[in-house]
Amino acid sequence: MTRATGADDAVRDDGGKRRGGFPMFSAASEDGGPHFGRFVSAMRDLQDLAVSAAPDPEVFGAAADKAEELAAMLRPYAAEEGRSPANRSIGLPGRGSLLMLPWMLTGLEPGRVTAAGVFRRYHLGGNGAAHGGVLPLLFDDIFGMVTHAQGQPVSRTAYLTVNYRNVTPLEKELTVEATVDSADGRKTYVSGRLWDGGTLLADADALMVRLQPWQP
Ligand SMILES: CCCCC/C=C\C/C=C\C/C=C\C/C=C\CCCC(=O)SCCNC(=O)CCNC(=O)[C@H](O)C(C)(C)COP(=O)(O)OP(=O)(O)OC[C@H]1O[C@@H](n2cnc3c(N)ncnc32)[C@H](O)[C@@H]1OP(=O)(O)O
Repeated sequence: MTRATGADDAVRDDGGKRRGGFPMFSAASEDGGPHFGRFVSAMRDLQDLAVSAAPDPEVFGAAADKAEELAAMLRPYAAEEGRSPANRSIGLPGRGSLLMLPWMLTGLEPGRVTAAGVFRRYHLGGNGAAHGGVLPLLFDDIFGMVTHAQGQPVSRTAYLTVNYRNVTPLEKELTVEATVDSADGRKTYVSGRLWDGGTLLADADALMVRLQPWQP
């Protein structure tokens, strides 16, 4: 495995606020406080129910009232990127972001990152299997992490290819690994594999390109 070099030449001195084209985001302290994890967990339950509930029609009216009330409660606190604990709470599944899959890192070292978790009802594609679109989301995120762990923290995905080998079940603990296969200047070639026990569900490969200091 070739190690990437030269990451520091992408670092822009901007009062420590930016690195390459990216702002410098820090992890959320205490994963957003004592209630944030429970809040995100409840919201994930709601996501599952929003795509699966089939109540009498008036129940949706009552649910909409409560959803609008909750949105009105939080709207005054909407903050710019990098301020919310969502996506920055490394102790929570999916770093506390509803966009991310509710998975947890199980290993992080230069050249290799592993994670485990389940796809839920929210991620249903058809006939009990996960939607094909959520697998690239999983791979893209873990590819970002393995590239970061390799010392290329300001890289973006140039391409990502997924091979679907077997249907991906819901509500079953699965594992994923990402590795750095090679590196060439700004380019980091990565690959990943999604497993159900010993069954390979999908594999993927991608090119991550380190941003120039002026690139967003
Ligand atoms: C964890 C929370 C705690 C707190 C947070 C703290 C820290 C964060 C920690 C971890 C973060 C982890 C993950 C999160 C971060 C990111 C992960 C997500 C990544 C994404 O999800 S990001 C969104 C999707 N992504 C885009 O939005 C990219 C749009 N795009 C572009 O921005 C440009 O397109 C770019 C920059 C990619 C390249 O543009 P460019 O102009 O700089 O590059 P250029 O053309 O010079 O190419 C340079 C060399 O790459 C080759 N090359 C380029 N593209 C190629 C292709 N498609 N196929 C084959 N080769 C290709 C060329 O052939 C050349 O090769 P050569 O040098 O050999 O000639």
